[in-house]
Amino acid sequence: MAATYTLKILTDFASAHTLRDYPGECRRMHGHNWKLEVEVTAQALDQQGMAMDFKAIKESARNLCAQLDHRYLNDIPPFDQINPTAENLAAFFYRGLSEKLNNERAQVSAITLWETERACVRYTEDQQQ
Ligand SMILES: Nc1nc2c(c(=O)[nH]1)N=C([C@H](O)[C@H](O)COP(=O)(O)OP(=O)(O)OP(=O)(O)O)CN2
Ligand SMILES: [Zn+2]
Repeated sequence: MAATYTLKILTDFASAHTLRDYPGECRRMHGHNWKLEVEVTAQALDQQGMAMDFKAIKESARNLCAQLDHRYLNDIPPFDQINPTAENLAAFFYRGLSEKLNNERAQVSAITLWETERACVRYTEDQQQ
């Protein structure tokens, strides 16, 4: 029977944004305390019995969050070109963390980004075999 280990860490950052072309009050500048969940999936463990060290996942996630923390997102590439929606931010984290963390055993498998306490997006991509 094949085993799957899905690890999840949680971190956060605070930043402001405006939604361009949005037909409502979110087109005005406002801020969020974003919560970021990073999931990493593996089918096997290393010699220590880990799919990936939680510390490594947290460090990479915190480093990427630091680029956005206490900033105006619309000033920061690629959000100077594309809207800083929860969807676009989740894809940004997925790609950035995949580059840093993926290895033969374990890969970033989902990003969940909470924009408010009541609304989040969960982003995944088809895994390449
Ligand atoms: N699909 C998306 N919808 C919305 C996004 C988004 O990124 N993706 N973003 C916003 C705004 O940024 C807004 O700040 C969030 O609004 P909302 O979820 O409505 O938050 P509120 O707390 O103000 O809403 P309540 O109705 O009080 O829950 C909008 N939509
Ligand atoms: Zn917002």
